[in-house]
Order: sequence, then structure tokens, then C-alpha cells
Amino acid sequence: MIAVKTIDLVKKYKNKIAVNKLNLSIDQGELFALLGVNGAGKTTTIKMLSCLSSPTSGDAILLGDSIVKDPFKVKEKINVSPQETAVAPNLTVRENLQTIAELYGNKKQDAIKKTEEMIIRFGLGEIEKSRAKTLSGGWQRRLSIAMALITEPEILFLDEPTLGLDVLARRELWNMVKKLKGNITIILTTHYLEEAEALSDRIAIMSEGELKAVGTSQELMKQTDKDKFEDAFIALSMMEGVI
Ligand SMILES: Nc1ncnc2c1ncn2[C@@H]1O[C@H](COP(=O)(O)OP(=O)(O)OP(=O)(O)O)[C@@H](O)[C@H]1O
Repeated sequence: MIAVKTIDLVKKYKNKIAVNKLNLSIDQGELFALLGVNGAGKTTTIKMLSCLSSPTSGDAILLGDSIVKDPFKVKEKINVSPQETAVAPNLTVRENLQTIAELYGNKKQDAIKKTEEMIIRFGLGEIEKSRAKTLSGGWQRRLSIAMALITEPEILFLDEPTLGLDVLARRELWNMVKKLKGNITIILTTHYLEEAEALSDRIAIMSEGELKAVGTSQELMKQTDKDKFEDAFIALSMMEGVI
């Protein structure tokens, strides 16, 4: 089954076309990476797909529902771990998780149970009583993803999940994301090419709001006749025209 299908999706800001007629199809259970240089249109795409910003034209269907016609239905099935970490700084790790679970309609006892499960699942036990603002960037990001997952989304958006993290924290986060693979659909944006290669089933390359290529890293290297994924990425980012 298809989790996400975009149909000529467009976002304009005054005279700037941030996303130009995007046509993408993402399968259920797939981990799909959106790559592109600064300003390529990745965040704008995620904002439209997660109903935080409405498209100028076109549409996207998420598990059967339209972001234009039924944004509330779409919102019930998705969650986002945004670029700017969305944790409440003065609440503890446990309080952050429980608050989100309650906000999403769980009764207190169920929220406590789910919080417990997430703390165990994501190894947050040692920091559960710490206020979020005292955590390192890596722990904050882990908490942010756990908070997105406690709402049991069918589609999870991860916008630059390892931005600013050190090598160890990045690897830990990769392991966490790998464990989620196959269970839910994940759409990831990143500037780290090795992250997209290590984690994703398929990769889309955007440039200046347009989709330049989609495929596995191997397919994209073959398509551009390059031995390194970085060289394929550069060639595809600079390519004229839309696929
Ligand atoms: N609110 C806005 N108003 C005007 N222009 C915007 C707005 N948001 C984004 N843009 C422009 O749209 C284009 C796409 O931006 P977007 O943030 O989607 O790119 P990105 O691929 O996520 O970039 P980055 O990797 O730097 O996060 C850019 O030229 C940006 O300046």
C-alpha cells in the first residue's frame, strides 16, 4: 500500500517557488530520505505533508486522505520530530512524554503506561527525572523522537534528526531509527549523505524545489555513473530539468 503520494504539489512564497510540482510515491513501511542542498525545498515539503502549511496548488494523499480536503484525518496518522527540538525545557523527560500522551487523548493511567514503555524502549531510564533543558543535544533528539512515537503515528517525519550531534550520538540515533524500520513509514530529511545511505530504503534528491531523482543509493550511483554516492548527489543536484 502507498503511504504518501504527492500530486503536482506546489508551494509559492510571494515570487519564490519553494516546491515545484512535486510527484512522489512512498510505500508503507518504507524509510524514505529527502536530500538536497540548502533551500532545496525539503522542509517546505515536510511542512505541507504534515499539514503545518497548506500547498499553493496540488495535493498529497497520506494513507488515503488528502492534506487539502482532510488535514485533520491526516494529522491523526502522522507525527513530526521537527528540526528545532520540540521538547518542553522545564519538564522532565518523563513529564514531557506523559504530557504528550495525555494531550493526544490518552487517559492518565494509559499515558503513564505508554510513558513507561517508551522509557524502556528508547533507553531513557537514566535521564527520566532530568529536566529536558539539561540534556545534551543527542538525548534531546532521542526524547523528541520518543515524544513523536508515543502518539503511535503511522507516518513519522524526521527533519534533520542528527543535526549538530557528535559521531557517537549520531550512531546511537541511527540504531534507534533502524529499530523502527519496517514498522512505520518514515520520511527523513538530512544533509548527511552517509545517513541517508545507512538508513533509507530509497532516496529522493531535490534541488531548487524540484525533484531530480529517486532510487536506492546504488541506483542513483549507477544512473550517474559514479562510484561514490556524494558524487552522484552532486551530479543530480546540479542536473537541469525535472524527472
Ligand atoms: N516562510 C517562508 N517565506 C519565504 N520563503 C521561504 C519560507 N520558507 C522557505 N522559504 C524559501 O523556500 C525555499 C525552500 O526552503 P526550505 O526551507 O524548504 O529548504 P530546505 O531544503 O529545507 O533547506 P535547508 O536544508 O537549508 O533546511 C528557500 O529558498 C527558502 O528561502
